[in-house]
Amino acid sequence: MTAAELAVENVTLTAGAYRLVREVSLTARPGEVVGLVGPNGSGKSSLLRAVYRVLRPDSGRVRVDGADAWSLPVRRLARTLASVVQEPGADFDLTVREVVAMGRTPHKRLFDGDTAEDARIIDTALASVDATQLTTRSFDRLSGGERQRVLIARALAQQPGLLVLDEPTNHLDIRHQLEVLGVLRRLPATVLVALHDLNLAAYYCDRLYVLREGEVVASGPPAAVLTPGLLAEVYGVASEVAVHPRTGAPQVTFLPGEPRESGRGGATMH
Ligand SMILES: Nc1ncnc2c1ncn2[C@@H]1O[C@H](COP(=O)(O)OP(=O)(O)OP(=O)(O)O)[C@@H](O)[C@H]1O
Repeated sequence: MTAAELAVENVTLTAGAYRLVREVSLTARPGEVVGLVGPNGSGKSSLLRAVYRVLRPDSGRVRVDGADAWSLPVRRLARTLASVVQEPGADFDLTVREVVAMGRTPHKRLFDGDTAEDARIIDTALASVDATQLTTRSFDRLSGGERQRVLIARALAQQPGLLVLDEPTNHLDIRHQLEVLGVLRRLPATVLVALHDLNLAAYYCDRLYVLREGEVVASGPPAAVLTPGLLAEVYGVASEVAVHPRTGAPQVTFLPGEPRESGRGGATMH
């Protein structure tokens, strides 16, 4: 699968009378890792749900390689797009390997068995999230972090051109957070990922979009977006941002107390 192009064009989402997301546009070029950040309730999950086709936009379009994601046959979209989401999934009475094997479904016909190539892809996916030792375990009895890694492995087994993830580091210990984000970084896929940890977002993402109250308020490379001014405005926190001498990525240190006014730096403002 080659990396896909994502274009979200002026998407507005509502739930009853409540507006979740207003006129949001966002792009991810093939192979880019694009981060979605913003406070609780700012609309990140809602926007991702419109991309992985759970929440239909009231207006606007989601395009994957130019095609309207909401008009494609579901199976056709599943061959390109995989998601790792926070929805409370169905209780799988399945082994870990069976759950990961589900990732191969969009590429097969009904009643096709697993080929040697499928088995290799499943093994590789399990190994890349350090879950090889969980293979025969019951999915239902895993810890939160183990479960999360297995769901990521299932998405990897799908070999998507576009991978959409909602807080994939949720429940993961620090080593597994770094490993998983490193895997996403190296994938031959386009990645759209909602993250709360701004330092991880700064290190692993090519570009960030910042949401506040359902609108994009800034976008650009992490160093342009993550400024004390923006963090004060969007999160209401005081911070210092330095370039880490070893990684070259911006590193945010949060400071106790009220933020003081300062400029917003060089991000694209919306
Ligand atoms: N069905 C609904 N009806 C009314 N409000 C809703 C509905 N679904 C979501 N919301 C509200 O819409 C807002 C956006 O929610 P969303 O889950 O997209 O935010 P988020 O940025 O992902 O937040 P978090 O960081 O907490 O995961 C929140 O205020 C949420 O309470």
